[in-house]
Amino acid sequence: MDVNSPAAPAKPRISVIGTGYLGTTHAVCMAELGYDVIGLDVDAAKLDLLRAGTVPFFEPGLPELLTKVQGGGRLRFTDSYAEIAQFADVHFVCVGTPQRKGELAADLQYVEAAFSSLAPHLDRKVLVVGKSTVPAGTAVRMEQLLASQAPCKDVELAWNPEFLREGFAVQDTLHPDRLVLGVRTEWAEQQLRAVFAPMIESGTPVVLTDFATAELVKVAANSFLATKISFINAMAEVCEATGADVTKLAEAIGHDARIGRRFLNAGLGFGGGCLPKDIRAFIARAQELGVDQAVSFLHQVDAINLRRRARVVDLGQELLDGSWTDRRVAVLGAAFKPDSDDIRDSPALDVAAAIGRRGANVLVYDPQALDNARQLYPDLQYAASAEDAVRDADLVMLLTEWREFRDMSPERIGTLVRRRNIVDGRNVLDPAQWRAAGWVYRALGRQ
Ligand SMILES: NC(=O)C1=CN([C@@H]2O[C@H](COP(=O)(O)OP(=O)(O)OC[C@H]3O[C@@H](n4cnc5c(N)ncnc54)[C@H](O)[C@@H]3O)[C@@H](O)[C@H]2O)C=CC1
Ligand SMILES: O=C(O)[C@H]1O[C@H](OP(=O)(O)OP(=O)(O)OC[C@H]2O[C@@H](n3ccc(=O)[nH]c3=O)[C@H](O)[C@@H]2O)[C@H](O)[C@@H](O)[C@@H]1O
Repeated sequence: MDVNSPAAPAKPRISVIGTGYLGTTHAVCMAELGYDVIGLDVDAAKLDLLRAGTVPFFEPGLPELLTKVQGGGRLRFTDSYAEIAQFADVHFVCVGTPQRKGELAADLQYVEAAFSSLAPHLDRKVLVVGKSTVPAGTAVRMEQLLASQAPCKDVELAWNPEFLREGFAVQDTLHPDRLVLGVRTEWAEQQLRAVFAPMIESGTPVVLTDFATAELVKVAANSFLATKISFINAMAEVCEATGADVTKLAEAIGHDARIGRRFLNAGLGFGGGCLPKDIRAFIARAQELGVDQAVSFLHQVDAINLRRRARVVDLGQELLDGSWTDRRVAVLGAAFKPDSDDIRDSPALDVAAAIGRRGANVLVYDPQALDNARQLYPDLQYAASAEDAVRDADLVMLLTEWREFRDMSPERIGTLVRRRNIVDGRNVLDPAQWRAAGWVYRALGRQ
């Protein structure tokens, strides 16, 4: 260890840059662990909500925790980089890395802006920690940026990718499966070990590594998860051709501990702000690195995933005797998955928009995502409840598996619709029960 470096402070002060899904969760959980935290964002409306104690998105358990840590005075919010630079010993960068418009690659402008805004204010030795998901090679560039733009030449960088799932964000942050610490020096390692001490002491494994590996671990993990989903959806395509049942197939192969049952739910496939854009950014980065063949299978993973959306549209059309024109269709679900209001690359809304374009009267309902859906898809119609959505429908399409949809009574819903047609886009309903109640039931990967 560099003897001239300050030791890790017993209780480092923390800033979190970018208070979206990841940053807000991280800031609140760091405060819950007892740290003094400032969250910074460039979105004034978001900051106003957070200051008023409102989480700007749906995430179970997070509002209660925000109220608790704000009440305890451990978390505040600002738009001032000067303020966080003066305050914090450790800065976590959590800004977005969306897909670039019309390209596969990640848009790194927000990461670059965050580092460029912070660097000129860093006049003492601190640790900047990248948490955003980035293409391999970004950390080295950000390290150079800090070296050239920070007045203090001892500022250090670490990369610490995040693996939380929306809907389980608090649990995943406070009790992660592992911590990946991409560091250059022992000093940076000690700082991070100090911050994450509560997790490490309770047994969370630490994987200590370099920048490139830390960056790659994240995209590799998401690529593996996406591949697992597309694998089972590829099997669903084969099941459809053979009359086999993909839910039984998943159950059977999942009993093999080497395969495992998790992430083998066949259906409409993956969406969200991460898996789709991360596999595409990985393909783009691999091309730049000259190793595109190594990840060329990810093109198939993406293609299989998108084919499921087309297949759901075909299934619906078959139930409507070949025509969508003026048919009333209830779409249940708008979020990319249950327990989230996130509609980024939502398979459900993609399908709803596609059948709307084909002439159907689509009525969408979601327990949490309607406000977001209205903004992105203003041409769709929205219902205030599941019952309102299905009233007089010719077809019901269950596209996001919220608990309230899984628990629907086929008899009760049957009294509201015009025709008892249902497409179960997530394989969560009991076909026998729905058929017994007089429904024509269709699903992906099973008869
Ligand atoms: N959402 C998730 O569950 C997870 C996300 N990630 C990664 O974390 C990163 C952030 O993702 P989300 O939180 O979902 O995105 P988000 O879009 O919800 O949040 C990003 C935030 O950064 C803010 N921002 C943009 N430019 C800024 C700047 N120059 N300075 C300060 N703030 C700025 C935006 O206003 C926004 O509030 C991405 O790289 C994502 O891949 C990783 C694991 C989980
Ligand atoms: O990088 C990220 O942001 C995060 O991306 C995913 O988390 P998340 O997008 O919140 O959601 P998942 O639970 O992974 O689901 C992703 C999509 O896959 C779909 N899915 C999931 C599982 C499955 O068996 N089948 C399936 O179609 C879901 O419906 C959803 O659309 C990863 O699971 C997290 O570990 C990661 O941190």
